[in-house]
Amino acid sequence: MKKSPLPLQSAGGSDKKRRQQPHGKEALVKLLRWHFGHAEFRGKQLEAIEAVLSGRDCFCLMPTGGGKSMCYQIPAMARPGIVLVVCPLIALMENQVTALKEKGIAAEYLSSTQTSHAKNKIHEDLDSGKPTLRLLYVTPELIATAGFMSKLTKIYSRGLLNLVAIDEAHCISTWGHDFRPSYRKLSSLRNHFPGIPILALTATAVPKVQNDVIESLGLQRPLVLKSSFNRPNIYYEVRYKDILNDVYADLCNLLKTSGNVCGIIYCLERSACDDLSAYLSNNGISCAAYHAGLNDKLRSSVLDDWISSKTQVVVATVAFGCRGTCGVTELVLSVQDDVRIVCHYNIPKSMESFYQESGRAGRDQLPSRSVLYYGVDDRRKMEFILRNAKSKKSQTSNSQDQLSKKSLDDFTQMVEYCEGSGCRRKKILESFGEQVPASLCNESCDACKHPSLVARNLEEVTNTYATRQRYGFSHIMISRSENMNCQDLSEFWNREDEASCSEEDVSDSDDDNDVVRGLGRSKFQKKSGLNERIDFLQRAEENYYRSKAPDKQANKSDKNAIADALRESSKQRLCDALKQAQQRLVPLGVELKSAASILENQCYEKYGKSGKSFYYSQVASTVRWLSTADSTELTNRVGISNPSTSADKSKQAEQPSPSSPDREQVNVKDEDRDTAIKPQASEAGPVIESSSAQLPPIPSFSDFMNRRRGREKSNDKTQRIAMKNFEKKTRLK
Ligand SMILES: Nc1ncnc2c1ncn2[C@@H]1O[C@H](COP(=O)(O)OP(=O)(O)OP(=O)(O)O)[C@@H](O)[C@H]1O
Ligand SMILES: [Mg+2]
Repeated sequence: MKKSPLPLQSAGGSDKKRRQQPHGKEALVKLLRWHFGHAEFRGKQLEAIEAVLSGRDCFCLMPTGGGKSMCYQIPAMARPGIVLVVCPLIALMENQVTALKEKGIAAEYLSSTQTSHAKNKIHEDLDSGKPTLRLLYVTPELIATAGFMSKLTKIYSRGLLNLVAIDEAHCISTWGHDFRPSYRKLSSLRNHFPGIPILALTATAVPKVQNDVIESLGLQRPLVLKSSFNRPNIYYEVRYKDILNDVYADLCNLLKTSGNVCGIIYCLERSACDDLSAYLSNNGISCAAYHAGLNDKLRSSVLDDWISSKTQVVVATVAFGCRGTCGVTELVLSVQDDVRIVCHYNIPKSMESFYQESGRAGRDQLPSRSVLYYGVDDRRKMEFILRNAKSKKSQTSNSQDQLSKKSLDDFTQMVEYCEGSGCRRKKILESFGEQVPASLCNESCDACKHPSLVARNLEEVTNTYATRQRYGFSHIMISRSENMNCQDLSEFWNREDEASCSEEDVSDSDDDNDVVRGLGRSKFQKKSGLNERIDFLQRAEENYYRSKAPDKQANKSDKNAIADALRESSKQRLCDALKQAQQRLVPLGVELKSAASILENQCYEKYGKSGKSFYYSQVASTVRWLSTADSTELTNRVGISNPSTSADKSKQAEQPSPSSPDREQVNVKDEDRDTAIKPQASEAGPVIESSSAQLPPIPSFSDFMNRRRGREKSNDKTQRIAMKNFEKKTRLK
């Protein structure tokens, strides 16, 4: 829609004259209504606009979706000349420029991605006596170039530079969560363009970052406007992975019950994105994975589909920063206003990150939801990443040490958000230095709305941790783990084989990749007694069968290739497991060999995606699943109709209740996901002579864990003995 300019805009004259022009509230509201269709200014928008129109520097802190853009878009409409907007991402610039153009506002952006024809047109306009442009978006890198700086200086000296707006200004601070070195170059702007107001905008600045931003940009007597960080339209909730039967199913159900709404799920690892996205798709949710592992074309089509509502949910890696083309996810995802639900599948690294990411929900101010899935294993993984990031860079550098300590302190706030029983909203706001009464929440977080349920959950989580610790089932601890060492964390990313430490499985962050590379280099071989047992048992099973695999002689240069012989032995293994299932159940009415082939094929189909270790794990998980599946589940999975289903049912009534198919499917996934990021131990091992070799029965590990919980009081001693025996047996074998 093209609009004719409002009379207010046409005022020309000297710079001084223009600055003296009255911009009363009424006139500015008119501009807001005329150009943007909004009835009134929000929060501190008007104050910010009036400040910059009067020529004053301004630091503007507004929550995500608070309407910061309006603070420089209205001044651009209020007088002729150019508003220069510095923006960290091309995608964001593109998005804003397109939206402004649709409103008939003359806006452009300059970036390396444009054709020289497009760039030339913009430069011609800038060089003309009367530029038509109102808003020019640029990257901080462009500002740093001598050529663009001299162009800007010319525009300034012709009195055509109205305002310099620096969006996402926290990127200038090394204390911020998105530090971007090129933002440092913006510090020269204040001296270069005296008299031109600079407007710094951010949503995520803790006091230290705020001061750093103001100082780094050299803002002079700025008007500091801080809005509350409160996002009253977001309902906050934490769900506890460690007490949920099935996290994937819970998440799927949550999305289904939320209706056909636009959502984002943040994961720490790419493999988790792919896996979760596949699960949700298979369960009827329209969704797609979005991470730096996709090629540009696919990534932009995923984003387009999501923005145009063709896809309901995007499962994205967490952005750890906005360097280069990596780590941009979080900001790119900010283009959508009507996101109704944001889920964190893993705990974020800081309250700032959490606030920014969860804040992608409800930018249109309508009721929305943030759900964080918290698991203690995730917490430990993140602690390890943060701690390792320190040692990676410089163990001797004080500042680096401080930075890492800060990261861990920041993370502690996040842990307290999850592990505490008090109001979530209050915790968020307090972490940004805002003291608010708990009544502010108005029951819009789970802790305020369902306090007894949250208390019960926390108690259950605590008990689960305590039990696990007692029996060495996990490394889980509820207390802060300041003194934890790397050895404690050795279960993350199996550290025995650096060659298999896949970068594909980590998030987009440069830092993360470095950390994982570091992990790959680490040799955390020592076991910490009981605490390693669960992990050991799981891997013992995998290693046993891997050592039996006849692909030892396979071409070493193609470590990931799966030899036919290996496939055959896997089929045999599955066939044996099917036989055992047949003994447990009534005759299945399926041809065992073809059923084994179907199951093996299902495992093989997924192998291409994640490598051989994934295939091993798939087969092992399927064997485990076969040890508990009932005949209906079995026939459903192998896709053969079973004439004896009703007979089975009566037999099943006498059997101990098997796990539900969903649960088992998810267990398979959980295990695979873990295994997929774990390098495997030595490839060497005896070759199976004959595919009909007798293989020992495999206990269902997850089943064992679940049953153990129920029987722990009466059975704990017996189970410990059983575990020891199993461990011994496995070693012997
Ligand atoms: N005064 C207003 N009245 C109603 N809606 C508004 C107003 N100002 C801005 N908005 C709308 O609010 C939404 C968010 O605005 P904007 O993108 O500027 O937020 P932001 O503060 O920059 O958020 P972020 O930190 O995520 O970048 C947009 O849809 C915008 O049109
Ligand atoms: Mg913005």
